Parts: sequence; C-alpha cells; structure tokens
Amino acid sequence: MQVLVSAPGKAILHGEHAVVHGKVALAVSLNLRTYLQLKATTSGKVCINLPNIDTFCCWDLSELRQLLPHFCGKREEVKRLDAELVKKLREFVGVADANLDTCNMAILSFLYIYISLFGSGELPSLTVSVWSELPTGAGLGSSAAYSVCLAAALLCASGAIPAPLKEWDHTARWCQEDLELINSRAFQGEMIIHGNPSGVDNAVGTWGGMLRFLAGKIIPLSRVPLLRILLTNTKVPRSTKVLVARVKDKINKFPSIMAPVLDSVDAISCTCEKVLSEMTSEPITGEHYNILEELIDINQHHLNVIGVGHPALDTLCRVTLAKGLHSKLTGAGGGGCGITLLRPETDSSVVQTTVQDLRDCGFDCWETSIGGPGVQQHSPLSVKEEVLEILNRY
Ligand SMILES: Nc1ncnc2c1ncn2[C@@H]1O[C@H](COP(=O)(O)OP(=O)(O)OP(=O)(O)O)[C@@H](O)[C@H]1O
Ligand SMILES: C[C@@](O)(CCO)CC(=O)[O-]
Ligand SMILES: [Mg+2]
Repeated sequence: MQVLVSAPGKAILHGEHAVVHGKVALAVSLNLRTYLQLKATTSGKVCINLPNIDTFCCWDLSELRQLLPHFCGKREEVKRLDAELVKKLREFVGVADANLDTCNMAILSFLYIYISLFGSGELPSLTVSVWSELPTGAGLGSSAAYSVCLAAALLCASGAIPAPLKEWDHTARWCQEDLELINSRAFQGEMIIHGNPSGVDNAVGTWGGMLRFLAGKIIPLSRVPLLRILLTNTKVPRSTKVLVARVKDKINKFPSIMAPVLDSVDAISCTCEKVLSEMTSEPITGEHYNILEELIDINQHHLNVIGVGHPALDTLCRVTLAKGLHSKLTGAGGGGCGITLLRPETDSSVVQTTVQDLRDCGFDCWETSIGGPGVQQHSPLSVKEEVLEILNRY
C-alpha cells in the first residue's frame, strides 16, 4: 500500500486571533502545498522523515505497543485530545509540557494521529515522508497542511476512508463525509501544535478555496473575485502556540478593552466579505479596492493593539505603502508573513520594485495565486519531479 497526498497552505485575509475567540475569519488557500508519501512496509518499524525540519525518526512496533495500554480507545470524541495519551506520548518522546520545539511538535502530532487511529487493532509498519513548499512556522498554515496530510494518509491506510484515486486519474478528492473525517483528525494534530486552534487553518487545508469560518462553521465562498496578492516572509521566527496564548492573556487582563477590538475585527471580516461579494455581482470599481485597502490598514492596527505585531511587519507596511500598496500580517503574526493587496491596475514595474525593496530588507517576497484545491490524493505523475525525488529519498 502506498498513498501520496498533498494539502495547501493558507493566508488569512481577516480575522486571525479573533477567530479563536468566536469571531469571523476569511481565509484562502495558497498554491504552495505540503506533500506526504506513506508506504506500508514489512520492517516492523514506523519511520517518519521530515526533511524541512531536519527530523528523521524510527520506532520499533514493539516500542509503540507499550503506549497502547494507556490508550483508552474512545476514538469518537475528536474535538478534544485524549489527555492520557498526550501525557504518555510526551514521556515517550521526552518532551516537557512547555516545550515548543519544532521537531517534537511534529512528531507528537504524527504519533497522536497514528496511535489514535490504529491503537485499538494491529499497529501497521510504515514509512511516512513529508516535504513542503511552505515556509515552516511563518503564518501560512504549515502546521495545518502537515496535519491534514497526516490525517488523510493515515485514515486511508487504516481503511476508515477509501483512496479516491482511480487508475486513470492524476489527482482525486474525497467525498464531503470523508473530508469531514480528515478535517477532524487534522484538528487534533493542530491542537498538539497550536494548543488552542480555531480550526480555520485545517479547514482551508481540507477544503481549499476561500472560506468564511465562524465558531467551527465553515462556509465556502464560491463567488469571489480574482485577487492579486504579494506574500512577504519577514523570516522572523515565531510560534503560533505562544502568540495565541499571549492574546488570551491580554484578553483576560483587559476584557473590556479587548472585546471591542475583537468585535471590530469581526466587523472588518464581514465588511470584506460583503465587498468581495459585490465585486462578483457588479462591475469592479476603484472604490471596492479603496475599501479593501482601508480594511487591511485598520486590521493591521488592531493586530498591533492585541500584541501580535513586530517591527519587521511594520517595515513591510511602510515599504509597501511607499509604493501605494497596503499590507497586513497574516496568520499568527509576531513576525512570519504578511500579505499585500495588489490592485488590478498595479503596474508590474511597481510590483517588481516593491519586491526588490522588500528583498533589500532581508525578506522573501513573491506574488502568489490563491484559491487552489484542498487535500488531494495524487498519482506520482501529478507531482513535480523535484518533490517526488525528495519524498523517494527515504
Ligand atoms: N513540512 C513540515 N514538516 C514537519 N513539520 C512541520 C512541517 N510544517 C509544519 N510543521 C510543524 O508545524 C509547526 C509550525 O506550526 P505553527 O502553527 O507555529 O506555524 P504555521 O502553521 O506555519 O503558521 P500559522 O499557524 O500562523 O499559519 C512546526 O514547528 C512543525 O512542528
Ligand atoms: C492565529 C490563528 O487565528 C490563525 C493562525 O493561522 C490561530 C487559529 O485560528 O487557530
Ligand atoms: Mg499553524
């Protein structure tokens, strides 16, 4: 048995952090994807290869079986983590509670999904290799794309969902019911990595396209205008888990001050959704873009107020504004990535000089297309050769 899957990263247009506290977020998938290959083996081992984060691990099945007595097998409850299993896995991997180490988080989420799916039967011997085009830990949903790929491949390997790819297909997607299963298992992976995720990132990784997310409810936005977006990675490292916890502390400390800010972010997401919808039903005017730009500016100020800005993100906003372009952070902030809205009439020479100015600040910067498909199964022919070469190295 062999399964090859991929899931996209995401950009949040509006609503990051507020969405954790029950407000609306608008998010869109990117054309940057994470790829995962799972191979059933007869080695009696479970191996995981994560070259993006330089992590390679193998365990004997006999070692992993020791975890099973602590796994109670009530697997229908997927909205919460099995605290006993998490504790046991932390001991097994040797991670303290507060440890946020990149490789430990990735290993823990893999082992959690693996044990919770296979723990009540025979543990299979397999090798999983992951490669991503997304920067890790930079606000583009790398953790969600990783968790969605793990969930899809392991659910397939367990037989809980079918492999949708037919002999003659290059790519295939699962039916709605299977996507819901993938999304809920991926949410568990996100809980391990994020602590308290809203679920918006794994929803975009699962369904792709643009969606509105509110309190776990996912509404795909099918009629959206084509937006041109510049992505900038400030390369300032940050952890979503730490930033989400920091925002929660601030809300607890200043509830009456922070609540109106979150309400305002909610109103920004709703206004943006309305404008985007108008742009598909009436001729697009400069005024539509003026409003989208103002919403970006207001939200960026709010994100600074809730404590998730960074001087490098201020630099991004300043450098792009000097060219008449508007930017905000995307994802958890504290560094990582920002988005810049390009107007249809923005000349390519302006884009090029902006990109150069941002690169001169030490940032990575590229124009991206948005709205790509959610989680997919692939035939090897439909995956870029360089990606296949990396996955097949292990
Ligand atoms: N390609 C990958 N291989 C292995 N682990 C990965 C990969 N991509 C992400 N991860 C895991 O996800 C963690 C980063 O998640 P984090 O939520 O902090 O950032 P993000 O998802 O990129 O940004 P955001 O949540 O703001 O969109 C890494 O520390 C690692 O554990
Ligand atoms: C910061 C946050 O709102 C988005 C991270 O991409 C966290 C979440 O929703 O889980
Ligand atoms: Mg994440």
